[in-house]
Amino acid sequence: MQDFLKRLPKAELHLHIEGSLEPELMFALAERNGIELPYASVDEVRAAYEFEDLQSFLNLYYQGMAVLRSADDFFDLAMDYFRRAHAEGVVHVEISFDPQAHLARGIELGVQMEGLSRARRQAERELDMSTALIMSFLRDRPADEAMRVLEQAAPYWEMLDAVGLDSAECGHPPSKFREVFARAMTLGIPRVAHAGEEGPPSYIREALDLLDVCRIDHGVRCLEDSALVERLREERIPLTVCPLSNVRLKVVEHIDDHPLPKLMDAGLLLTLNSDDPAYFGGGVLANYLACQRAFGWSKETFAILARNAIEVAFLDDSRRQALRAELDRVVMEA
Ligand SMILES: Nc1ncnc2[nH]cnc12
Ligand SMILES: [Zn+2]
Repeated sequence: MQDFLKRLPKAELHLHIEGSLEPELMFALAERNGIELPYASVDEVRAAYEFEDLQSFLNLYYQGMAVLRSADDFFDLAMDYFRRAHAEGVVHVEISFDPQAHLARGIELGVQMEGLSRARRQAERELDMSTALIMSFLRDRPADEAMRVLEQAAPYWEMLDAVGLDSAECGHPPSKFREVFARAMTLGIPRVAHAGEEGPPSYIREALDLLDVCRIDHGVRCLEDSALVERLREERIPLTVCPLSNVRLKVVEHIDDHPLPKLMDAGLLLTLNSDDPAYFGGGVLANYLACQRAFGWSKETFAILARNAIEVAFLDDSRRQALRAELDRVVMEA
């Protein structure tokens, strides 16, 4: 089974590239940039990753990314992740990034984009991976700041596969970003949003109704609202679920209590993702394996999940067709 899950061509749709920063690279970049870290060793960094909730994680996440300064740093961050993902059978990655978190530290958007774009081109060329880029807005910062960043990104609009919404959810409903997302819609940029991770099901409804998103990131709390579940099923709205993240951020107590089997029984369109692999105990394959151990799912079930991701990814037709064929081949051989 482990070998099958590794060979399965996996698409990852919910990945914060800043959350892929492994402690080893954090130390290397700190040294390169003459930055003092509040940790003596890589082990000490890992030992600090004990989270109580989303906010306690975000505090370390924003602190960690302070080592990213130059385009080369962003390149190394993304390329490091693409290599790891490739080694575990990931064929397509959609990376989110948080431009405001870097702009606030004086790192220009052009620097961020140069490094990330260069890594994407290299991964496409050398690893035969496809990639997409999602520019996320920080929901715990003012909406007019997000609007300014969207305008500032004009030279890069063509390179954005979507805009997203992340960071501290509770108290920051999607409605706050209605105008920003309306502007993205006018520009023809697709939209996704985190909703129903820590926040209530009403945030999922708002994301659909007010932001017109095509996917919901997390969405696990939809189960508290049966009419919403019915709507998500009927409208085939994809949820990008991140089981290990939910355990580490105490959205659920234990992987065995994760609502994934219930979401599956409800007939929802689900995908499995890693969210912030360096902080939550592993990449996409680790998430697939954790589900296998917890729920004992069959190869057929994992093939459905992997197929869902290919079907709802930001992919051009020929690449999607190639990935479908590759998935069919692996399933046939199993
Ligand atoms: N799981 C998560 N939820 C919200 N914002 C995030 N930013 C990085 N990871 C996140
Ligand atoms: Zn996320």
